[in-house]
Amino acid sequence: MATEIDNNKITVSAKYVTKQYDLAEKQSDKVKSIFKFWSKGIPHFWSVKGVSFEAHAGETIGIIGTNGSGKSTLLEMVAGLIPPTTGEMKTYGTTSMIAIGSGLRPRLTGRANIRLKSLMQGMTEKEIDEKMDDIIEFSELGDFIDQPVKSYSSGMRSKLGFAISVYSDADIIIIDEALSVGDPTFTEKSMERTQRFKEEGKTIFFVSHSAGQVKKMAERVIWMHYGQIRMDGPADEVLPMYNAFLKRFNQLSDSERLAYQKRYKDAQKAFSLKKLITRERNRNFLLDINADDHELKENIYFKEPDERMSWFTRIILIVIGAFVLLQMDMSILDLTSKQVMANPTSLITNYAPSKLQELDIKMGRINVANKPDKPAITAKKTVNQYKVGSNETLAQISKKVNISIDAIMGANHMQTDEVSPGQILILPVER
Ligand SMILES: Nc1ncnc2c1ncn2[C@@H]1O[C@H](COP(=O)(O)OP(=O)(O)OP(=O)(O)O)[C@@H](O)[C@H]1O
Repeated sequence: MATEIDNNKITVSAKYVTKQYDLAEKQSDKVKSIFKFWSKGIPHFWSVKGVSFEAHAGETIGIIGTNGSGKSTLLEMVAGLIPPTTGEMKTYGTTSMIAIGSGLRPRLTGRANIRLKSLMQGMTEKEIDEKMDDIIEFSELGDFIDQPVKSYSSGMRSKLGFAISVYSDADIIIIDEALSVGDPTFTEKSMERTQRFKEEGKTIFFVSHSAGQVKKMAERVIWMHYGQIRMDGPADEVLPMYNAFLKRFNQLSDSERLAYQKRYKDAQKAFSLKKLITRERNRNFLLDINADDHELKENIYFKEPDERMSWFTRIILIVIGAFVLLQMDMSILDLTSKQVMANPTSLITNYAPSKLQELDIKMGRINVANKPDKPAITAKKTVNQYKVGSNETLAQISKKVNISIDAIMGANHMQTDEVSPGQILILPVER
């Protein structure tokens, strides 16, 4: 029974979506850049520079553009495989992406991949068992289905990916170049199947370098140009414009072509959200749209909660860290905030050797016999120490620990043999 399709139903809504990549060569450069608070850090590249569009149920949208224009990046965000840097990407329904080998595990067999990817797309074991034979038949892989995917050609991988998606029953299907590598019969069959998806009310995004395939499949075309939408409209309007551009582009000399590409790539590096705001304001002005400026900024700066640590958070953490260190320092040196305010250098100069000794004792690094009648001193580390008891003289201590008075005085830089109760004496290892 044919079901009524609501062609006005929005299935994908993208609002000022951007994708920024770091141009750090090594992972370690990224780590280093975190600590370079004063420098600009690693350079960035904006693969997608503020893209907005809506897609509807039963719509097949062709995505075209030269190499590196951002088609795959945009569609990976639609599929939820990567998050946008800023902006909002909303999808209503399940998504399935078919790209050459996307989501396939090379070491698993074709059959195991069918099971895994179908499970990930929400199918139950029972549903998979029921559909397994149909999927294998659609894939035309025959006995190869029990071979590891790493032994497949790109065409075979594409067939497997396509067959899994055909039976995944997703609401939004993304086909990224997957039909460019198969044989013509398989491509024909897949294109027919894709038309049926459309009749079932699914939304299809179709990326291809073949203008013929796009023309056949899609009534609407989005032309991506260096991270931006250059045109979005009926296929019979966009495709001729794109073809005319390609013709002009291909007529350029090598150096002209390189200069053209460099100009756009440099703009992708220099892009910023501020520039996006200016661009949108200008567009609204030209189109005489009375947009709310505050709302525009909020939409453009929109970030999912899993954003990276902001500068504000970093500064707060630095302040908290410094405060904790200060408190620890003051507690170690027994200083009050008043004393520190009056003499800030005391935080450093009060680290006298005796204070460090006390710290060692406090932290249990050194055990001191605090009862004079206790036998000699224990030391966990290398230094032996002795805490002078009340009424004890250096002569008595010398006898007790069996170290000469001179040696004790020498180790403690003492001018006289006077000692006071509670004083910590270092005991040279003389015994
Ligand atoms: N992970 C990444 N890190 C850095 N840059 C990336 C990354 N992924 C993509 N890019 C860059 O983003 C830009 C867009 O790439 P994308 O693959 O989306 O383009 P495309 O239009 O799909 O290209 P093609 O037609 O060649 O498949 C390119 O300049 C690419 O180098």
